Amino acid sequence: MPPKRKAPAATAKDHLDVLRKSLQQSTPWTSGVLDVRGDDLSLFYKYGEGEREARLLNLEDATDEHLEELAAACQPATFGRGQEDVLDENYRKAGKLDCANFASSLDIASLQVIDAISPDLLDGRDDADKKIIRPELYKLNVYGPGSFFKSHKDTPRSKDMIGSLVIVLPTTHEGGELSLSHGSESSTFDSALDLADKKTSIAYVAFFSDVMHAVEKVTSGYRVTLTYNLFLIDRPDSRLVPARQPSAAETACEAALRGLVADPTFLPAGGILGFGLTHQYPIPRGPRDPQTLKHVLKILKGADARMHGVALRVGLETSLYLVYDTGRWEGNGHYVGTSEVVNLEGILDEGGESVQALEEAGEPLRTATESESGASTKKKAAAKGRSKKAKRDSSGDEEEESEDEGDKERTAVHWVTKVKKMNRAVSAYVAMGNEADLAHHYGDAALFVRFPAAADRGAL
Ligand SMILES: O=C(O)CCC(=O)C(=O)O
Ligand SMILES: [Fe+2]
Repeated sequence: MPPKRKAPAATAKDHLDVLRKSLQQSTPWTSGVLDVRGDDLSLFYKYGEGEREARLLNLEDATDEHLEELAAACQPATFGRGQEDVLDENYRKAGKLDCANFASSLDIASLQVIDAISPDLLDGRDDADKKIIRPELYKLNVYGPGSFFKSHKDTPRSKDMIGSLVIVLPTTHEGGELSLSHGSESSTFDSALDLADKKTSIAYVAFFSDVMHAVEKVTSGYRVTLTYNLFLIDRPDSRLVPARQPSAAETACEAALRGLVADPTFLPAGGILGFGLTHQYPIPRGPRDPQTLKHVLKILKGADARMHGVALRVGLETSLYLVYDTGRWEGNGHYVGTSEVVNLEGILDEGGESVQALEEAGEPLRTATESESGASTKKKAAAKGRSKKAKRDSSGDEEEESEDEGDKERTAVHWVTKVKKMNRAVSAYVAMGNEADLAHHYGDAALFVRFPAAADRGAL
């Protein structure tokens, strides 16, 4: 028998690669087709001038003439631009009915659409068995020939809104595909194709609020949709729910994080594993915004939720921080983490006072050196069991990279994924002693997972 070779132990770099990869395996949308009964496809809608007038339409066998009547009963659909609702048919050409003006016999609860979409939208959340998605009917939309809706994100209607659900009813149409994109991922939901020749089915698609989407031009027929806002709420706790099965990506993520915790060369003196968020959230935009960062931790989505949940399970402290780059030029590796937007109003920045105020308001941070990030295995033995204090006391020649004296006081951050600018808060200060010259520091929200010193990780 050949001698048994021991498999080489995974390095910190291997663990970090797995971690990064597991974060990419997340779907910000989910779709499908469900069979319904003919009886589920009745639509009553307000029609004509009279207060009490309505019409009935069965969508199972609606003719173009019937659908044209429905389209005529609609108002032109507006959309949110900044703080305003605007009507601009170059951007959105469609008809809408508000909830007060129609009733559909489709019972979304008994259709179990929410059961179908929940595993994907709750994937990764540690508290998935304590939460449910509540759909709230929002509008009925009619896209007749030539209708479309250009690329946009749906405006969150409250702080607990996580996404949107669109149900496409089975009226014959061509075109009107929904194009979806998020980060580097994109997809097309072609309901006309999904519903071709299906008279008693509906097609559905659900996506997180920060997914960009557009309805392509309808080239023939009528595309009729019901849209719902999706809220994340606490599950009433009177029910027994079977334990959640973690996904393969989540299992891999947890194993990688445990591997890093067990590796004494990784952040030997302790520090932070930093994750740029992959989704957009309602973060406070400035010091006066009543939104809080704390609330965002409760509504994390997809890969962000997974990372947070896994870190909690491993026993690591997590927080959502704003990261301010305090360098005189971008990216010198010095920044500050704060748990709220720093108020710099009234600060005259003649001698770097704004940076000083930031440094005082939060936790001074620096990018972890390569040796702390497990790039070198030379120091393995030396690092073993070394506490933060011991490291500070140790002679300089033990370090591979030269560090500024001040760097020792800054918490080391190893970035797993880069911070993006999509969750950005602004702190304004006076740059030139003149109110007209307001300058800004930007804080970008990131998820922090805190590592104790290697010597103190035994209990995890
Ligand atoms: O009809 C669709 O597929 C999506 C419509 C939409 O994006 C919206 O109503 O905000
Ligand atoms: Fe939309």
